[in-house]
Amino acid sequence: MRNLLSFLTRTPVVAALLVALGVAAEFVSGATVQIWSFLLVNVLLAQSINLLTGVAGQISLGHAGFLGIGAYGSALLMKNFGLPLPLTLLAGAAMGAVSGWLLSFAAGRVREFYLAMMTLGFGMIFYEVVREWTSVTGGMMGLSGVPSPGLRTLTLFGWSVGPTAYFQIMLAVVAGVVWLLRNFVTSPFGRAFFAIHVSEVAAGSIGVPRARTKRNAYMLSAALAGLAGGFYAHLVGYLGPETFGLHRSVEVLVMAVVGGLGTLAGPVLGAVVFTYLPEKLQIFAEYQFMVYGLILLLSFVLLPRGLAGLLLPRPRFAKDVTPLPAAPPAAPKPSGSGPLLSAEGVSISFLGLRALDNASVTVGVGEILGLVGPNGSGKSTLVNIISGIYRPGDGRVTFDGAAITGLPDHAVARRGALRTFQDPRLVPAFTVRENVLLGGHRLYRQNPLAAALNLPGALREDAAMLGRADAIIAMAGLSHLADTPVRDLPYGDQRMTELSRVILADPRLVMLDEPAAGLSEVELQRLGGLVRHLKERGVGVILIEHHMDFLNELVDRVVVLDSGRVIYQGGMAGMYRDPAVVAAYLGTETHPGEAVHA
Ligand SMILES: Nc1ncnc2c1ncn2[C@@H]1O[C@H](COP(=O)(O)OP(=O)(O)OP(=O)(O)O)[C@@H](O)[C@H]1O
Repeated sequence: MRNLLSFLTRTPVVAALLVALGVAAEFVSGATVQIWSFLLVNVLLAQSINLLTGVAGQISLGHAGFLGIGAYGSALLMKNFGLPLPLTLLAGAAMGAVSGWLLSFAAGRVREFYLAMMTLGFGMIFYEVVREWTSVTGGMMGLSGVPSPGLRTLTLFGWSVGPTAYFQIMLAVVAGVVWLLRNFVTSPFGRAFFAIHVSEVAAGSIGVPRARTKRNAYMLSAALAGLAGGFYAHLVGYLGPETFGLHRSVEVLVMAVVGGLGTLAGPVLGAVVFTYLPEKLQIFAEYQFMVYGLILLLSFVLLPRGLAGLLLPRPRFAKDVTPLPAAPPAAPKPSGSGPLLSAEGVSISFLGLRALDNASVTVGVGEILGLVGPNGSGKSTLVNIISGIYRPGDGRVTFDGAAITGLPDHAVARRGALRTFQDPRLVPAFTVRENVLLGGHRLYRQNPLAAALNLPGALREDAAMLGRADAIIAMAGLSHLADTPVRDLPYGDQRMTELSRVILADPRLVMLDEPAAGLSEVELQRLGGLVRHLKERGVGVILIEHHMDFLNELVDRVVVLDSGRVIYQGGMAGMYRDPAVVAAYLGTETHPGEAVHA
């Protein structure tokens, strides 16, 4: 079954099936064409919510609002101003996009429960506006007389468009939209949506701007819903507010969830089920809603990844291109006059706790700096400040000759200062290779349109990035796991994947937060090899670590923090003899070469 379905989802097979469906519409009954047309509206809607919720992780309980904006917009423009179908459909999508963009300013600031409430509020406001704005929308009486193929009142370039032709037009447009979506989702822009979904902090750390990315997700998703609305308006020829109530928003969401969020086939499967199910359930007469509810409950429990997760192979999150051979590593960048990174007099407090107190560190080009100290001494906080996650209360951070104090994390990453986290922050459903590709985000030059159209330049860039990613994966010893989703991997491999992601970004400074924790001896050696590779390329490295053996072999210098203050700077050997360090961190029993478990 799975083999058959995976064969059916191949591009040439899908194209042949679509052509067959378009031709078949000529030979089936009017009722069948009608239900196929509703199915296509549902496919668009389910794809729309999947992009926002399944891909970008932003829940929406007001999607019927975007559908309605497109529907009324398209209907009114044709009915009142006589605009042609292509223009009204485009205008419906554009109106959806603008409303999604506007909503994102408020919705982009909140998460989860609050986001659900806010989008619910948007849907309710839209519903009330339609009900009350009688002069434009017809209020509760509805808007009738919308040019429609069923009434033979819809024309296109002077030709009367009947139900079958309308279905064929919709089929071509929906197929085109899904093709564009597939290309987009497997591009760096689509992967950025997934990154935001899983961890906004991790997304920021590779240079993905969270606010702009969420805005784009809302805008694109609402444009698709608006387009679905335009098609719907002409399909039925009548619009009433009840179509755009809360139940519709919930139905759209459920459709995508049951089909399988985060995949492109899922929404199609969900749309098929939810177009046909209500009709089939009519045999249960007055019990049909109970049966409907039961099916939903069962599918949520039994199909956590939806129908697509059950029936189809794992989706890909990168384009199917042949990797170009990776160019040899770039020559070390020339060093400027000053250090690569300098943090001077940095202080920060949390609710009165002084986590950093006038701390200063520098890192030179190609220098590996160990950052050590007891738990809670401020090491991660310092890296959080340098990488733009926290804004310091006092002090100044300079990177590559420019002040970066207070810059947001994605801007710092885009300049080439990248980091890893104590707990690896990866996209669990992505393979090792797809996670590593995320690191290239700051380097891509293609634009979203080129990515969605699979233009040759964009594909070439993808192939070059894939070649580089594979070379780094090989260096990290992960080649045999490149196609394994990281959620199935042990901790050590996840850490190496995260570090490989950072290396792909071609960084100038890398901050590693306890990278050796939980690694085996072999993995430690590989990690050491990667850090040395960075040094050879002139990259500055900050290494937070408790593993003294590991540090001994690698670092040029150490900085020791205690209670937010720098208590030692210099070589490792001197650190062991420093009374302040011994008292605060190492303890009298510790000898060079021993791990410190602070
Ligand atoms: N966002 C925050 N809110 C409140 N307190 C914080 C925050 N971030 C850090 N702290 C506090 O600042 C102090 C320094 O924490 P930090 O994580 O930088 O220490 P660390 O040296 O990295 O420790 P570890 O080795 O355990 O990772 C701790 O007391 C911590 O509880």
